[in-house]
Amino acid sequence: MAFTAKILLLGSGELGREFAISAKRLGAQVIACDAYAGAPAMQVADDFEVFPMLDGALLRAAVEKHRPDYVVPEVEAIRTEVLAELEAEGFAIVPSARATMMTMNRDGIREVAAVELGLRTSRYRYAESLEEVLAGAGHTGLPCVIKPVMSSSGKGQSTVREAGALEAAWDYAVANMRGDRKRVIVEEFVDFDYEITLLTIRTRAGVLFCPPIGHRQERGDYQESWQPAAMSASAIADAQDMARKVVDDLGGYGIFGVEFFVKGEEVIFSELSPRPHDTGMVTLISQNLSEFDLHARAVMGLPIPSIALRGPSASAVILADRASEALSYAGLAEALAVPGGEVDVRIFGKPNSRPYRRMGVALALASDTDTARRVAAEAAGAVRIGYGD
Ligand SMILES: Nc1ncnc2c1ncn2[C@@H]1O[C@H](COP(=O)(O)OP(=O)(O)OP(=O)(O)O)[C@@H](O)[C@H]1O
Ligand SMILES: NCC(=O)N[C@@H]1O[C@H](COP(=O)([O-])[O-])[C@@H](O)[C@H]1O
Ligand SMILES: [Mg+2]
Repeated sequence: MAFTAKILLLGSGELGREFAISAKRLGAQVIACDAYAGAPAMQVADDFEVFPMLDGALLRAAVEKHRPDYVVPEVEAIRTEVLAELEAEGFAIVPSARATMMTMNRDGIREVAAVELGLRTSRYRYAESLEEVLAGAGHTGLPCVIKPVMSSSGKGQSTVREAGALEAAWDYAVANMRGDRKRVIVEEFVDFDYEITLLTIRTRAGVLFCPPIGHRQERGDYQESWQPAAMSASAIADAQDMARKVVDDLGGYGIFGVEFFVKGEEVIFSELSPRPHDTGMVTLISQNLSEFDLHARAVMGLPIPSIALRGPSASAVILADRASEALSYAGLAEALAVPGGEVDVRIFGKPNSRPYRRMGVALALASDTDTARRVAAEAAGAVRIGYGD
């Protein structure tokens, strides 16, 4: 078989699966890697490898075995020092080894944004012990948000409103962190009006932006997103300016999900992913090219002549509520028949569930974002997960 490019995908969840589909449509060969078999992207890839991506030796072995044209990380938790070595040896790491190293841990990207680039962020301190957490909260004030420096989708995150709860928040963060660094960030709680993801694409022909995506989070994890987010032209310009600075600093080609809090006209940088963003799944219905298509084109050096919004759109997550290895789904027909807009659904096909695990997403395009949100939420609610009991 002949392919246009060989891609080694590090992380094979729902975002990786859509990326694999986009890359395969452009003729790429995709080898999907993750720590468990049957991961969503593995179901559509040409080949797969199962190993923990924090294991540097196994990571190197997979790259040397397949010798890909592009190594495309899909999760934060990867032995990024090995990616840096591989880049030095001539492998193309997407978007760059520096981007993956700086964003694997929250302290890395926070230092780049707040210290090196001088972007506006929340007040923050790092802590490696309960004493340092208490001191950090003294610096930020209460309420504050405590997060492991290595985690995603809100894992180990809590908002602390009174000093008595700081110890429990520290214990919770340490118990739910990824990796081996017992370190948290203590952040000032930002009482924002709304928050957005600005999908920013760094290409060989310059930096491109998608219309801002609004989203709502619970437990630090995304519940629904919509596009376009209502935002003033000057606030969009501020966010674009900050996003451009960060992606130019991190370097390489690909899509970045740059997260901001907005209060009035003030735009505050939060964090970013140097890869497709979960809230960006709305682009599967909202744009001519989804965030996965855009990433595939930017990675493979293909042109992006225009990014067009098809219409106001929304996504709503389908979450499991308990653990099971005997999953089934019902209600797809009802979901796809929800009136009021164009509806679509993605079921990720994860082999097992746990409480709050994201198992699918409903997508809607409608006359306005409020209607799209309502339709997407109704469609997500119509999908019923069976747990085999
Ligand atoms: N300092 C803060 N003030 C107010 N809310 C916050 C703060 N930090 C985080 N949050 C809330 O928690 C959500 C998740 O935080 P953050 O994006 O830092 O975590 P994450 O685990 O990296 O999530 P993901 O991987 O899904 O992007 C934010 O989108 C926001 O809603
Ligand atoms: N916020 C980051 C994010 O949404 N990442 C997405 O979730 C998957 C892990 O899901 P799992 O925990 O259900 O295996 C990742 O592989 C990625 O697709
Ligand atoms: Mg986030």
